[in-house]
Amino acid sequence: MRASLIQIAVDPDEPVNSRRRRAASLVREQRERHGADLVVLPELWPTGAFAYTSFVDEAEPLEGPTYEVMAEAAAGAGVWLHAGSIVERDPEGPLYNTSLVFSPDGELVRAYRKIHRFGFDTGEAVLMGAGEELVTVRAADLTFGLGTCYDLRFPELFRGLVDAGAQAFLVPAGWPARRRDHWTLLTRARAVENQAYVLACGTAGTHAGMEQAGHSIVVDPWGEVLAEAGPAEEVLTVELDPARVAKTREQFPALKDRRLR
Ligand SMILES: NC(=O)CC(=O)C(=O)O
Repeated sequence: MRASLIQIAVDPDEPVNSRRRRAASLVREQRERHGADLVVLPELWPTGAFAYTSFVDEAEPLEGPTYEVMAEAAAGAGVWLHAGSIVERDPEGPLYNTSLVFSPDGELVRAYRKIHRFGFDTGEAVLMGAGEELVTVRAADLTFGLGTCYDLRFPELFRGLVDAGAQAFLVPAGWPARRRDHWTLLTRARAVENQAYVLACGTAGTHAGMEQAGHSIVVDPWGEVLAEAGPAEEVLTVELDPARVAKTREQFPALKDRRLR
């Protein structure tokens, strides 16, 4: 399976609709030029993960404008698409930071509401509700577990996803440049301890005064970095192989030695 991570720049001068169209065209390009089977976008790329003041105005229903553009992009390109996350307005509840995964025929197969909200007593933590459901998705020949950004700091979530069958994790993020060392450590740690691929796709640019780390990264089940972006807008393309997960788990069977469940 070939996967492309689109580290799109979130520039406050670019209107949200223009970024949506640009993202859709980048999705199609990954299929046409690089033969991608799976394309991944980052966290809250329509608004920017730290643009808290715009969350209420830019919130959209699950099947809102980002959903429509991304469903069409997935179907048009014929790819699995993790369309990053949106500020979801639940008509009967609060806002959520919700990731959308589409099949190659443009159907929404799973949505994941970020479980761990970032911001302590500001931002997401007060503006949004917390997701409660662990989500996995079978796409082509791999089972992916979903997490979002700050979730990376909570290893029990990823272990729960492994228990649910995950061989790889898809982690859209809006990670700030000032904590880039944590990003690299955490993505590699989640890969090593779970003997699973980690595909972590961040944003580039600066919004709400927060410089983004970029540095999207793909780590293999042994903890080796297969690809890493720089700080600017960039696309990474990597090959994923379920046999690599199986081989790592067989040859170094640490997951079998667990004693606390
Ligand atoms: N923005 C996030 O969700 C997480 C983050 O910034 C962190 O350091 O953790």
